[in-house]
Amino acid sequence: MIALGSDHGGYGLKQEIIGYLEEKGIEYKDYGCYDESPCDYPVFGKKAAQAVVSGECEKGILICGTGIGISIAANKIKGVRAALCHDVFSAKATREHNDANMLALGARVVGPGLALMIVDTFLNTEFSNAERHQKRIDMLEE
Ligand SMILES: O=C(CO)[C@H](O)[C@H](O)COP(=O)(O)O
Repeated sequence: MIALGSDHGGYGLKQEIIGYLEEKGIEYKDYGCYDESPCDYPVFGKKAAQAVVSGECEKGILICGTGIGISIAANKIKGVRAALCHDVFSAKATREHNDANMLALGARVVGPGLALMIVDTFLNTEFSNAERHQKRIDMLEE
């Protein structure tokens, strides 16, 4: 189950991502927002982040205008490792090295084509399990 969260700036791209998830048969839960009315990204970043740390969802995707505010919000929740990625290399590396459990995207930064490639890479790349990376992740948790 993938947790989704966005503000109004990310709402449109979130609909594209929902289309991708449905096409791939990947289950998701949308924690809002639910239309393009102006709203506040900390609310939806927190809700989606809590769904990931509670175990209700295994990963999450966050979208606001830049991806920055909503990733900052999610990273306030202990256990969240939200990575803001606007290229495929970073999406792959953050799974392999950081075991990132949330991806953040800026809908005003990247178009839907690139965004969906980033989502696909993030969801299909496993953590490397390398000892050096695990040690550093443990340090983050402490
Ligand atoms: O990117 C964002 C936060 O990092 C927001 O989506 C952005 O700040 C919203 O701006 P506005 O209220 O002017 O639409």
